[in-house]
Amino acid sequence: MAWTSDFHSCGGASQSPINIQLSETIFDPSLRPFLLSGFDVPEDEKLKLKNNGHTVVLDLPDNLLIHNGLPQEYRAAQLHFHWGSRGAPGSEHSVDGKRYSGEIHVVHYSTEYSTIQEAMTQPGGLAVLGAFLEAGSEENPTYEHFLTYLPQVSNEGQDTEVPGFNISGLLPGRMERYYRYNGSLTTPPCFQSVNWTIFNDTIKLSERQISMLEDTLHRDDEEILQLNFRNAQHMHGRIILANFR
Ligand SMILES: NS(=O)(=O)c1c(F)c(F)c(SCCc2ccc(C(=O)O)cc2)c(F)c1NC1CCCCCCC1
Ligand SMILES: [Zn+2]
Repeated sequence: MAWTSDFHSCGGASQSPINIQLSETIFDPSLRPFLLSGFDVPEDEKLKLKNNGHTVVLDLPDNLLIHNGLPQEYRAAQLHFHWGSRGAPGSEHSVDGKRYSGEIHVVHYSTEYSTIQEAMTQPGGLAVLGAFLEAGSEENPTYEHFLTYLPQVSNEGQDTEVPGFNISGLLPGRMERYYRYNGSLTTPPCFQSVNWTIFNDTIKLSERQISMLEDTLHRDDEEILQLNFRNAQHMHGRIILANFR
């Protein structure tokens, strides 16, 4: 599928992901820490985990809200991941050319709109929180809440139910420091409606947990689902803000 001919937004001037060149970032102290509410989902609430052939998506209940770090209130819709292959990193964004092992995207839409379908066509309609995954020495207990279910969705189109857990535990421990820029969905239709936040702090998983993400999922049943990141897009004069020096 030629992305630009079929989806002309994909050839636009505000596309994502990007390489965050630290020397080009601009300090903006007005960008405040996030307030998350409703992210601690009780375990008797079941969340759908689906392999859609491009990534693994966890649908989120409609009472998860974020505020403060953003100009308006946004409602969480889903989260998904981008990863590499054994030994090759797979984050979508990069920092001074460094690509990380993986990246989580928590996708939200502005509460000005009643559906994500409506919001995603509007400027600022979406807010995606992104954070880098990297291998550390410890196992990440919160990631176990859904990684243990990956084998049940190993093939494209499969989905399963995951008991609720504290979704904020999938994000970095510290969320005060982040980069902010205006961009797009990194997959067709590539709508340029995303207010991007990329956290400075990374998420540490064990090597085994990173490998789970890299080695478990398949697309159309035989091809392994790996390296599902889009290449860095041109800035076309866009600026990247940082709320820390
Ligand atoms: N990084 S990102 O946020 O742009 C992104 C990707 F890079 C993605 F790769 C994806 S998955 C690819 C799009 C897709 C395909 C199939 C299905 C299905 O069968 O249910 C659903 C979606 C993906 F779902 C998303 N996020 C979605 C973009 C699709 C349209 C809006 C819905 C929420 C955000
Ligand atoms: Zn994504």
